[in-house]
Amino acid sequence: MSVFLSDVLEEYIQKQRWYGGKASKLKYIELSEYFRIQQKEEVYYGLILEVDFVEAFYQHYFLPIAFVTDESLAEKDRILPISINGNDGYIIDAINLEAFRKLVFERIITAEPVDRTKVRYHKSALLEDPAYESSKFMGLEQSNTSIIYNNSCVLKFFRRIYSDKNPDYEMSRYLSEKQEYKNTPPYLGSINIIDSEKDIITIALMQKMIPNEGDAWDYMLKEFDRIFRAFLTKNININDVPKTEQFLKLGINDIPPILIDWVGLDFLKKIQTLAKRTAEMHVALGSEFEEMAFTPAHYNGDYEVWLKNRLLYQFQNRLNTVENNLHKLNGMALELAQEFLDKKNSIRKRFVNFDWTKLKGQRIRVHGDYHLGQVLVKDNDFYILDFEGEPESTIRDRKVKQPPLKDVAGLFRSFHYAIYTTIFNHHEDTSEQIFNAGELLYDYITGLFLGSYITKVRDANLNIGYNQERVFLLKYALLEKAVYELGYELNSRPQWAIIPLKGISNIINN
Ligand SMILES: Nc1ncnc2c1ncn2[C@@H]1O[C@H](COP(=O)(O)OP(=O)(O)O)[C@@H](O)[C@H]1O
Ligand SMILES: O=P(O)(O)O[C@H]1O[C@H](CO)[C@@H](O[C@H]2O[C@H](CO)[C@@H](O)[C@H](O)[C@H]2O)[C@H](O)[C@H]1O
Repeated sequence: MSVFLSDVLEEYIQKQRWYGGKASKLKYIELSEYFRIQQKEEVYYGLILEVDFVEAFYQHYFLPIAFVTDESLAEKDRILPISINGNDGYIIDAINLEAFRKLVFERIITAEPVDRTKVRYHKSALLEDPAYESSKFMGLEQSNTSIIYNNSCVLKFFRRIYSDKNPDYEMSRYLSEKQEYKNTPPYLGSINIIDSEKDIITIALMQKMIPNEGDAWDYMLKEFDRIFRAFLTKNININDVPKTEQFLKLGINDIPPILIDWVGLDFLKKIQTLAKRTAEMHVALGSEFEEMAFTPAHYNGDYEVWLKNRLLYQFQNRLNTVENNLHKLNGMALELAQEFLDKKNSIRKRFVNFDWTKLKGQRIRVHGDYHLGQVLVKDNDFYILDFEGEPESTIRDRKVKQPPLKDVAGLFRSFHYAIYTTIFNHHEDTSEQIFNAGELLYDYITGLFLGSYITKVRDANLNIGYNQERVFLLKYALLEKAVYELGYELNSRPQWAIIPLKGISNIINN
C-alpha cells in the first residue's frame, strides 16, 4: 500500500486542478481513512489521504476510487493499471463513472431521516424524490468537483477536507433550514463521514441549481469596461465630478447628476441590491439564539489575541513571499512591492492597533471569502455561494465569529480589483485622470453600498458598531484582505500582484 501511495498517488494528485499544495513541496502521502460508498452489491471506496509537506504542515484530500476493466471508462483521471482476481483493469477517480454518480444521488434521495452509520447521507425536506435522469461535471474552474444532476441540483464533492463539518455545509443548511434566507442555493442534502477519531468530515454538499447569467465578477468587469469607455468617449474631466469622502453612507440622492449620467442609474441600483442581499445574509447569520455555532458574540481579549497572532503571522509570511518573488515583478508592481517592504513597520503597527475595549458591535459567523466570484447574477438579483471560508485558514479559524464588515471589506476589495483589472487590461490610457476616475468610482460605489447595507442591518437590529468603529473595522479588514490577496496572487498568478499592491498602497497612504 505504501508503494501505491508514494509512487502512484504523488504523481497523480499533484496534477489535479483541485490539489492545493502546488506552492509547497510534497514529502509523502499516507492513507488516513477509507470507507465504503455502497448500494447493495455495488461498492466503491472513499479514500482520505494525508499529504505531508517538507515545510512541516499537512493537508487532507478526498478521493473516491473505482476499479474498471473497460478501458473506455478509464480515459480520464486514470490512477493505476492493476489486475484484480485475474481481471486486468484500472483504478480511476470514481467521480468519472456515471454508475458511481447515480449511486451517490440515490443514496441521498433514499437517506433515512437520521443516519447513524459511518457514512451519513442526509436528505433535506426540500428535496422531493426525483428519479435519477442525468449527471454531468459543472466543468468550471473550481477548487472542488461539482456535479449537476437532472439539470436541477448541484452536488459538490469537497476535495480538500477537514476533520470537522465543512462550513459550506454548516452554513448552507443553517441558512436554508433555520433562516429561509432566499439568496443562496437552497440546501438539499449532504454526505458526512465519521472517522476513526469520531470526528465528522463533510465530503459532499447538494444544493438546488440556480440558473444564472454568470457571476458578479464577470458582470462587474463588463460594467466597468462600459463605464471607462464612456469616460473616454464622453470626454469627462474628472476634476468636474465632485469628490466624496471615503466610507460615507450614500443614497442615490447623494450621487452627483454628472456621475449618474456617466455610469447609469441601473448600475448604481444593482450596487444597492447587492448591498441589501449582503445585509440580509448577515442578519440571517446574526439572528440565532440557540445553536452555539451561530449565536452572536461581543469582542473580547481572546478574540484580540487570536486576531493579532493570526495577522502578524500572515504578514510575516507575506513579507517573505514578496522578498522571494521580487524577481517576478517589474515597473509599477516592483515599486509598490518595494514600498510594501519599506513600510513594513507601519503596516505591522496597524495590525497591532486593535483594541477590543473600544468596540461595541457584534461578531457573527461570516462568509469569510466573500468576493464577486462567489455571487451569481440572475434576473437583476444576486445569489451568494461557497461559504467554505478563506482557503488558507484552518478549519477552526474559519468558524470564529468575525465582524460582518470583514465580508463587506472582501467585496470592496473585489470592486477595487474589478476597477483596476479594467484599467490595467483594457485601456491603454493609464494617465492620472484614469486612476483618479477609478478611485472616485470606488469611493462612490462603496459609499452607496454602505448606505443601503447599514440601513438594512440597523433595521434588523444587528449591531455592527457605531460610526467610527465601523470605519475602523472596515479599514482594518481591507488591509487584512489586501495582504492576504498579495500572497494568493504571488503564489498563483504573479502578474495580478499589482492589484493588491496598489490596494495596500492606497490604504496605507490615506
Ligand atoms: N447551486 C448552484 N447553481 C448554479 N451554479 C452553481 C451552483 N453552485 C455552484 N455553481 C457554479 O459553480 C462554481 C463553483 O462553485 P463553488 O461553490 O464556488 O465551488 P468551489 O468551492 O469549488 O470554488 C460557481 O462559481 C458557480 O458558477
Ligand atoms: O478560489 P476562491 O473563490 O476560494 O478564492 C480565491 O481565489 C480568488 C480568485 O479567483 C481570489 O480572489 C481575488 O481575485 C478576484 C478576481 O479574480 C477578486 O474579485 C477578489 O476580490 C480577490 O480577492 C480569492 O482571494 C482567493 O481566496
